[in-house]
Amino acid sequence: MNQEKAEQAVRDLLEALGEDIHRDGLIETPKRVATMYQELLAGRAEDPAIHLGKRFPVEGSGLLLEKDIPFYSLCEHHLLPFYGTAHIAYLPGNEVVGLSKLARTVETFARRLQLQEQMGDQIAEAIMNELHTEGVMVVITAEHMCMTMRGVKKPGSKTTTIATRGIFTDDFARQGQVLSLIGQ
Ligand SMILES: Nc1nc2c(ncn2[C@@H]2O[C@H](COP(=O)(O)OP(=O)(O)OP(=O)(O)O)[C@@H](O)[C@H]2O)c(=O)[nH]1
Ligand SMILES: [Zn+2]
Repeated sequence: MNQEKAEQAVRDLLEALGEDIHRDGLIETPKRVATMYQELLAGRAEDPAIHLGKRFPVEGSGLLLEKDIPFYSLCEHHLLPFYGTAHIAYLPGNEVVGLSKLARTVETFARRLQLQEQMGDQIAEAIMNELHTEGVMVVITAEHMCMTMRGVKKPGSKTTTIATRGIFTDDFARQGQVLSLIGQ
């Protein structure tokens, strides 16, 4: 990210909105906002393989579900937050990954300008490719601030998306098993 350009863009936006950019409260705002976006969008520079590359051998592991992984992302249409929980289920082959790496993978894809569907799909794709698993299912439930604080203004409305790869694809019984575990 170009910090200087981002700061100037925030200054321009504030001016366009009719603000006095020289008043005390706003003097450091362009710098703060540019730094904030650097943090919120840090996932763009991350390769998920960094997290998923370190694996441990296992024999005969059954289904693994890591649920209720909280995340914050930014919707690419309005640059407003959407936030909620991601749940990742996968059926290992003969390797597993450290549990924290699943949450790190969520962070990698949440910290970008996103669509919820795309974020789930990217997480599923990364796990499928890196872990050589038999199948993966990513369920995300989130509240979109562009749906709640502006526009149609429906506070409390939630969006759930499901992304699948491998054995979960088109197997509604397996998907149902994961959904019921998430609900417990
Ligand atoms: N499918 C999907 N839509 C999203 C997501 N985040 C925001 N949106 C929607 O993106 C759409 C953008 O619609 P537009 O008509 O281009 O923009 P808008 O005039 O601001 O739309 P309103 O929100 O209806 O006021 C809206 O319907 C949002 O609810 C997402 O993650 N996935
Ligand atoms: Zn939006």
